Amino acid sequence: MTKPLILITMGDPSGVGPEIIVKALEDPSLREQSDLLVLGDRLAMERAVTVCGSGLTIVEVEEPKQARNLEAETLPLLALSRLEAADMAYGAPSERAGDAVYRYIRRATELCLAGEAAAVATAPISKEAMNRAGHTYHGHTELLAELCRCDDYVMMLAGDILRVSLVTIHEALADVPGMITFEQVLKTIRVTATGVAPLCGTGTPRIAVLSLNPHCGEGGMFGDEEERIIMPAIQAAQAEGLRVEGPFSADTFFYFAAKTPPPWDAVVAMYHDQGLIPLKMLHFDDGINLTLGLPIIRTSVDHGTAYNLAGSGRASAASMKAAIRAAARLVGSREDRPGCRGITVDSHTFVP
Ligand SMILES: NC(=O)c1ccc[n+]([C@@H]2O[C@H](COP(=O)([O-])OP(=O)(O)OC[C@H]3O[C@@H](n4cnc5c(N)ncnc54)[C@H](O)[C@@H]3O)[C@@H](O)[C@H]2O)c1
Ligand SMILES: N[C@H](C(=O)O)C(O)COP(=O)(O)O
Repeated sequence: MTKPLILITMGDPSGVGPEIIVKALEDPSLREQSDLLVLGDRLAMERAVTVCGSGLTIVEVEEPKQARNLEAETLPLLALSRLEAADMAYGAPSERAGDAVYRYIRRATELCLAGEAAAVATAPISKEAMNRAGHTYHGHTELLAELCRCDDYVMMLAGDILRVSLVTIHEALADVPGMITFEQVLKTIRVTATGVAPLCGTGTPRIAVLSLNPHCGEGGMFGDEEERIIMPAIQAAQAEGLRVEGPFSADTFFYFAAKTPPPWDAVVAMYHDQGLIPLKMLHFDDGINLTLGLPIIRTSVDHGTAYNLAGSGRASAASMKAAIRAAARLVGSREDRPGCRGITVDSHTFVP
């Protein structure tokens, strides 16, 4: 049986991306599941091989099919940039690198859309560097959505116990309240329900929705978004047959959500830190990032460029491995329907 080809975008060369990729590719169990191909830069990957004291040999390919069935001791690379040392000093994001990372992501998306690869797992980028290079996206998520011409996408971070999706993603906190609309909350619930369904076995997924304000607004004393927007969106989702509850006060919610077995299959949080602080506290090692709603399979690490560790060889590759494993699993059970929305998997867990 042909193994799926999983693309891995190298991410920011000034961060830990290249190192965690090298460490992940050294794990033979990943290579048993999938063929892997790194989209990135030769000098950056050579440096990472040295930093990690790795025995992997970089094998440059011209096209994805050449990455098939290579020896486990190789690191297959589609080189899409020719960066110089000055472009990738550790901890110092550069415009040239910001432009290069954009090109890795773009080519990976094109290859997945064309059916030349089965999925993409992305290593961390500096959003600032990509934007300084003129690619004005808040992150991978928005770039991927644009390349896939997808409006209904949702960021979800997932571990064994918690899965959290976000109504607003990378936004200034001051802008968040204005972005909490009925349509946006309902869309996030819908895409979460579709995307998470195959992750949680049989039945309709149980989804919890958080409040925006302390104590759900305390009857309007601390805000009325719960009554005006969030509750009506929950009711609309319930009328569509979705199993949705809330809004729950966020302060106490995660204590109960993290019980075993978890009472909910997914949690819809109103903003980035509301959902990702508890998620990363519990799942920094095994967590992954998923983009739900895309026509391609995209997974990612749950951490950033970790500039303080770049070049040390000490960064953990656990999340990178989990992201690659999850991508392979998603491919294995994906429904074969053109332009499919959402993702399907055959297991409820993403253990690295
Ligand atoms: N998927 C992505 O591309 C992605 C995700 C998150 C953050 N970022 C970007 O990364 C940059 C830095 O963000 P940040 O400082 O908020 O978060 P960060 O995750 O880079 O670092 C936070 C802390 O976690 C540690 N850490 C991160 N990854 C680790 C690993 N693999 N092993 C051990 N420790 C690790 C760091 O050393 C640091 O102490 C920002 O530009 C941000 O936008 C990118
Ligand atoms: N919010 C994510 C995290 O904290 O892990 C993240 O920054 C990734 O964003 P993109 O996947 O859109 O780059």
